[in-house]
Amino acid sequence: MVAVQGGAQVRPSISTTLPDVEFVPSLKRLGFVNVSRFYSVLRGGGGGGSGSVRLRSLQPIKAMEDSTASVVNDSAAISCKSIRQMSKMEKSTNIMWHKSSVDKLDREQLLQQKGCVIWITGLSGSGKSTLACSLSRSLHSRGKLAYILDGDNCRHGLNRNLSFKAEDRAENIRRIGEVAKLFADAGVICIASLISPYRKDRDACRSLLPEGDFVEVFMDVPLEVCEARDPKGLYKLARAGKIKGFTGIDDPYEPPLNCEIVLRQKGKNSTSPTPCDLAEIVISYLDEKERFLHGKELIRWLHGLISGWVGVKFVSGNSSQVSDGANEEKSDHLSLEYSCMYFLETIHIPSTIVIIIVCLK
Ligand SMILES: Nc1ncnc2c1ncn2[C@@H]1O[C@H](COP(=O)(O)OS(=O)(=O)O)[C@@H](OP(=O)(O)O)[C@H]1O
Ligand SMILES: Nc1ncnc2c1ncn2[C@@H]1O[C@H](COP(=O)(O)OP(=O)(O)O)[C@@H](O)[C@H]1O
Repeated sequence: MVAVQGGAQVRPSISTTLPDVEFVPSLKRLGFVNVSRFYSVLRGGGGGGSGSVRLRSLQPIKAMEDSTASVVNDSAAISCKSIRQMSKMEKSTNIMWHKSSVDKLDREQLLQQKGCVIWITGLSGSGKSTLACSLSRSLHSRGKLAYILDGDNCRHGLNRNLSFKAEDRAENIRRIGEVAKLFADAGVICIASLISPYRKDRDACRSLLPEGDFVEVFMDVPLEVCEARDPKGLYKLARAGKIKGFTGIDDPYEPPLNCEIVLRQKGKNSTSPTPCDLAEIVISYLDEKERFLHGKELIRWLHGLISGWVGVKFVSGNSSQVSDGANEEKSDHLSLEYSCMYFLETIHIPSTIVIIIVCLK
């Protein structure tokens, strides 16, 4: 019930004093991970990319700077990131990054997926929105949470005050990039589909995310094909001079030089893959990436858990499937055979750990 005080309505509120929050070390938190799923991914559930997909080398995920920022009880302590951020702010001053005790990894574990941004770029009519929808549908049917940020749609709200001048396009892209970053941080697979004609604007969005979390997909469809499709009649208007600064007609489009995936269609008469086929290519890339990431997390989890509990030291071994190469610490490489993982899939985790320890001894 809403109380009335001095004629004004006062919303009911709850006031409480919180006990000190205990921060659980991340390795312990990983105990909640669905290990059987990890194993199924390790076994090679992901299909390799094929056809016109160009895979960038799979990079290890670098923790976001804010996620590595030390968690301290003293609220006056400012991390390096905060200081750098404060100095970079253009108009806001005296602001600090506030870190939550529930972080990206927690949310990803809850959702059983990796938050990332799939950035679809290309001319108007190249099939960006169609691919975004198809991808979203395929991910949804696999139990993955995805959300589309479509250029056209965002211009109905968030970006309604922006035109198609270069600086407004840049601002449009910057805002969508920032929102996409938030979605990725929420653990969601964010599909951004917008023309984003300028390389530097796309690269700026990429730089907002940790390496590997930004997947750029180029709809490499010739202008003549897009123009022939012209579902909204905009090319016709642009050719007639009724729309000025239309991308591909009298405004530039800079194709990506080194993006993760190129979906190419040759010409008007060539048969184009269906949107479903295209979505599968993107998903195969994500599967591949996920396998890598989860494998690495599993190794870390096992290593931390076992060496922490019983002080067992592992010898460096052959774990190329999960190693990230040169920068990986030797101690992260376990000589456990993957067959051990069968136990993880079928037996309760603590019993599995005991079995592994007995085998090693
Ligand atoms: N001048 C001009 N140039 C290009 N496109 C135009 C223009 N005017 C309106 N439209 C319609 O706006 C859609 C593109 O919006 P975006 O936000 O994706 O553009 S951008 O990234 O800021 O360049 C685009 O949608 P898509 O066809 O889905 O790409 C067009 O329908
Ligand atoms: N893979 C495809 N093959 C053939 N036609 C397609 C394909 N993808 C999209 N289209 C068609 O092309 C047109 C433009 O697609 P759309 O997704 O709206 O492009 P964009 O968002 O890049 O402007 C639509 O009529 C759509 O049905």
